[in-house]
Amino acid sequence: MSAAEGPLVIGVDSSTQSIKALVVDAATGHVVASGQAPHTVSSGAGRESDPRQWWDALCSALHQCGDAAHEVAAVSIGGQQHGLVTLDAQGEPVRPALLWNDVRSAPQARRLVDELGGPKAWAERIGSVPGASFTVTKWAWLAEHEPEAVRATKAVRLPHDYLTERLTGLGTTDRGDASGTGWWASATEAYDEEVLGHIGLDPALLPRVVRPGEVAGTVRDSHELPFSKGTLVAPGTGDNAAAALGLGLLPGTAVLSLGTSGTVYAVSRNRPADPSGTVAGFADARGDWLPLACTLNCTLAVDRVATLLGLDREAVEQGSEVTLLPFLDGERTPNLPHASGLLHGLRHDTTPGQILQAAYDGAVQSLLDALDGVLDPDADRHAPLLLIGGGARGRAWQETVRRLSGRPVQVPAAGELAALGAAAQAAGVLTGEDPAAVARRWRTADGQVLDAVERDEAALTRIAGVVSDAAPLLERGTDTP
Ligand SMILES: Nc1ncnc2c1ncn2[C@@H]1O[C@H](COP(=O)(O)OP(=O)(O)O)[C@@H](O)[C@H]1O
Ligand SMILES: O=C(CO)[C@@H](O)[C@H](O)COP(=O)(O)O
Repeated sequence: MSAAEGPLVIGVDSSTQSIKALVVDAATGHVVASGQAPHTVSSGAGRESDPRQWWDALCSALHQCGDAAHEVAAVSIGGQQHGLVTLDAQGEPVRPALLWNDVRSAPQARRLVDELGGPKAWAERIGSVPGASFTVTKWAWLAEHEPEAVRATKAVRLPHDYLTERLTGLGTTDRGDASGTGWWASATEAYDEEVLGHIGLDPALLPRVVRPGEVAGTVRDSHELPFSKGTLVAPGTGDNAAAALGLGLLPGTAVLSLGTSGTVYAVSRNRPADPSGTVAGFADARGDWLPLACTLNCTLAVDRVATLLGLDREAVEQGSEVTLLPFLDGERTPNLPHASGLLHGLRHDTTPGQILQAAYDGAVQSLLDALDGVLDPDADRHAPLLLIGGGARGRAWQETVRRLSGRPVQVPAAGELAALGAAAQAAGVLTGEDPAAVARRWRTADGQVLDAVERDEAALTRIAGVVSDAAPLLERGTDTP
């Protein structure tokens, strides 16, 4: 038996590159055991993953947690948002999942926005103007390119739904993750029959939306898992909503997450509706809202630039006016799905380290440009930014955010905030507590605060100028005009 003060819970984050599982003492927030296992994403034109790999990675991560995993009383799964999981009548994937960073559905996104009333109507009704990341556009792409896969599909799920269902045997989701589909309307907090009818998706194929705090089900018999049959399963949610829970986030505080995606978000009591499409009007996992902007190119893109230059990721140098837009995968914020990376301002004396710094600057500028839009008008614009995700551990990321934001930056000592948020949600279904209050009790956001430095307005203006001047190139990508 463990020496924990309270019952043990497990929180899982099934993000783009890996699964992370934390066994947490629900009384104290102490992480008793942890496990992590990678899964793969396809390269080339699309971005796809086999959901069965997520399950295998989950089993592996849970087994790494050792004996503690056998003692847990509740479990919750957070996962990468938006991915389209199509299942056949036996619950097996019809094809690999289409992921959030797959931009092939950009034409379908444009068409759907036009056909259903334009950006303002989408923002007011659904909460977001769907870009290529949204599940609704992926279903439309599949219907056009692989109609046989659509015909074979008997259930449609998001990544966290898929894993939760394999635990419980029940098709469930939550409002946080449902709000990233494009077929769940934030105005009514329900599936939108008109959108579903328009794309030919039968609502009967969708999971039930479990209410915050409700139990999604219990663990059914599985010899692959360390849990006892009957262990409680919480609703789970999307990874950003999970991290918001994990930070015990209150309105007015902005989060910058540096992972495969870059995201900037805050909790709000007001339902967002941004007709520009920059800010997605997601629901959070509690009953509030999570206005959020997301970039496709963050840590992986900057690491790739470092590799191309033959440099360590920390080997940055200041002092040049070179600009690098790291849009290696196309981009979502700004909305340039066909863009590729762009380097401008190269001189004889530009050093590799300065080019690397320019890649960090380009990645961070896109996020900071959207920061104001995710905050309520009365939020304190000088309060510390919370920096999380794998990149938050890197000095170059921390310093870049500090210099380009001009704000203090707080780096929580706890890693894996999305998995911690899932653990807080699991604790919440056990005790009846608000999961964000659980996380605040666990003091998960505590960490070093880096003081504000003067904001580098010149760099921000220069980068925004290059994005604007290069618009025709960035819009058409590498195709010959
Ligand atoms: N010490 C570090 N310094 C900078 N970047 C790091 C560090 N450790 C991990 N990373 C970056 O974090 C990324 C993974 O972040 P993570 O938030 O786990 O991603 P995801 O949740 O999308 O799978 C990797 O791509 C890597 O570039
Ligand atoms: O698409 C979004 C948010 O809208 C991404 O943030 C995904 O949810 C993937 O997250 P990470 O794997 O980068 O954490």
